Amino acid sequence: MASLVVEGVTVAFGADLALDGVGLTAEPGRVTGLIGPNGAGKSTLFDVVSGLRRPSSGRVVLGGRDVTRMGPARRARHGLARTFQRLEPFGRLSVRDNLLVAAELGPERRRAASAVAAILDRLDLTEIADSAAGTLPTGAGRLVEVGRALATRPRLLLLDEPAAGQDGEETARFAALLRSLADEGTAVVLVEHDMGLVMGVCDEVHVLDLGKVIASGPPDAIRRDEAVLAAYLGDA
Ligand SMILES: Nc1ncnc2c1ncn2[C@@H]1O[C@H](COP(=O)(O)OP(=O)(O)OP(=O)(O)O)[C@@H](O)[C@H]1O
Repeated sequence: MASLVVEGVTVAFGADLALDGVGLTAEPGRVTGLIGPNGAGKSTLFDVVSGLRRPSSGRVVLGGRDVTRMGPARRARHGLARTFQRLEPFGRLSVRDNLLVAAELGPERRRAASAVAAILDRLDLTEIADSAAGTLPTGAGRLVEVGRALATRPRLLLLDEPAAGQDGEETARFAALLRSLADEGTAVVLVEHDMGLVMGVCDEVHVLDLGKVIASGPPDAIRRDEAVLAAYLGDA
């Protein structure tokens, strides 16, 4: 069963449609890319899926359950976690405590400390676990956000530009992490402008332009898709 089904989702800001009848799916065990030029509607779609914004029409189905009318906290309890484009750590808390806050709300709460230690290790954050999260460079800060999302043990993980501010080596390690999360059965949805990362790691890619899905398919097909090329060249 798909982890996420989005059907006919429309969001209007005044007279402008940020999303116009968007439909897509994300499957467990796969990394699904969501790309598109600036302003295409990617973050707005994440807001709709995570329950921060109500669509004017359409449905969001998580793991077979229609959650369109459900608030963000309940969706999180149904296995959804996300990160944000703008870093929003608990800045004065340590890296470890940022993850503990999340773990203590989720299914790992009885073994939160050891679950967090394992995630810190997996993300190479153990050395800076006692640093205040607000003092970190962007690349490490993004990993803390990912770690906080993982601490809730999500079945569906939405990542909004997680590689922005990461150097080449960090991005390569991040790609391996996404692959291993998918291999464990997580449905990963990746919004990202780093096309090398998207094309290298995604099993399937959906392309948004001006609020509409203009193409869906494996990276090879997306790379050659004329509507996609036109959307990106038009953006240049
Ligand atoms: N709160 C808001 N009020 C009015 N318009 C908004 C609001 N949020 C987004 N928009 C508009 O909706 C459209 C989609 O924006 P969104 O941020 O979802 O795009 P995006 O694909 O995530 O862009 P980027 O790659 O630049 O982050 C844009 O035209 C944007 O200006």
